Amino acid sequence: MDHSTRKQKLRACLPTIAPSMLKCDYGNLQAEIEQLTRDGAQVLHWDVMDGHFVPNLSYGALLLKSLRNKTDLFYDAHLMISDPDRYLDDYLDAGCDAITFHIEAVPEPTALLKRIKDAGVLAGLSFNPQTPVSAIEPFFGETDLVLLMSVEPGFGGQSFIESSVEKMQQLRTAAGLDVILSIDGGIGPDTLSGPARSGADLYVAGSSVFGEEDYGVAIREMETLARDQGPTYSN
Ligand SMILES: O=C(CO)[C@@H](O)[C@H](O)COP(=O)(O)O
Ligand SMILES: [Fe+2]
Repeated sequence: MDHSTRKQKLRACLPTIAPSMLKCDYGNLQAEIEQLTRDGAQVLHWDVMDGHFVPNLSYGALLLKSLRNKTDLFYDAHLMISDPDRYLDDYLDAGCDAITFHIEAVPEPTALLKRIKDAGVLAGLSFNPQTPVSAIEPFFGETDLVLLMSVEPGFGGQSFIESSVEKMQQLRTAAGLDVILSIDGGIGPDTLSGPARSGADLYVAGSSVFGEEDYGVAIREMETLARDQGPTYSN
């Protein structure tokens, strides 16, 4: 799939909930993906942690690759690693549709964003709660997606940082409508409306999906809130 087809595929889903696979049952990964598919998920968010950029370890490209031929869902990789440039080829080879890395890990991201896009994959830039919008503003023209962290990266199940609502508003104003805006951390039915009204497109949700008995009910409830309160889409 080329870059523009991938972008259309993601845009056609918006607004949507991307279940964070950090919070799924690792002993039943394939079954979890099949369940999410039946429950209407369209995007899988893969949190890759190296125990260095963040104080936690999760999984890597081999695991993503081994599940790639089990699903057609959009693969959204969130690399919380210190040296994404070194490992990029592994994530391209794993079949990711979007690859997001952190500005705190790569302060000069232009070349890496280009490598990702040249491979036909959507390029994303993420930033931590303490990093201002102004730090990523120079790169809006080079990214397909910006991911705003609404918790400190490293763990699921943390509380949503309320100032992220105002930050999302600043981000939308600065980025315009061309960049897809994602929000990640502490998102659930009680916290989603603020970022929706501020202009978020894509909502990463771990605990609020996998902590529920029925993933489909959780996803639909949040997607309804996102549609009712968020930006209007022509798709
Ligand atoms: O990137 C991260 C954490 O670093 C996230 O994707 C979380 O895994 C989301 O989990 P919840 O906050 O929704 O439980
Ligand atoms: Fe994430």
